[in-house]
Amino acid sequence: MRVHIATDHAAFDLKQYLVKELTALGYEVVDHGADTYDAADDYPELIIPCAEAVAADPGSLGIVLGGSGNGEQIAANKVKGIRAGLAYNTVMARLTREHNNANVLSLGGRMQSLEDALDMAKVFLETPFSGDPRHQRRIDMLDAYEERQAR
Ligand SMILES: O=C(CO)[C@H](O)[C@H](O)COP(=O)(O)O
Repeated sequence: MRVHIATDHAAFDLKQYLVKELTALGYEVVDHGADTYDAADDYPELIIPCAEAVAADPGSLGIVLGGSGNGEQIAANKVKGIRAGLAYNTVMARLTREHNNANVLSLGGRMQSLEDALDMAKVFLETPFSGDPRHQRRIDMLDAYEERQAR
């Protein structure tokens, strides 16, 4: 599976760690930056291109990173076709796949250890959407809203 990943400065070390660990697990990781640590970089410029890559690559998933993950989730969700979920434990990472069919996971690099973040990323990538009609119905409502806005 292809995994698109991006971060701002606040989770730069976490991004480097996840690229290494997920690649070792066999994922095809596409690194959308930041390429170097720059304390003045701005997350929308890094996260939106990553989310656009997920939207343009059916079957892929994305991981966006920042200090808290809040702004990164917001940025990713601006992109048509993206459902980005924020996680702070593995239950959240699992639920955003099972209930929301999220195609992007947002994590805060300042919120947990590298190892705990990797656990959340693995759960997110390994968990399928439940396909339950009640969850699909709600996702369809969101898609319909997105379509109306795009007109
Ligand atoms: O998490 C984030 C956005 O939600 C950013 O990574 C965070 O705001 C960056 O903070 P600073 O510029 O103080 O390092």
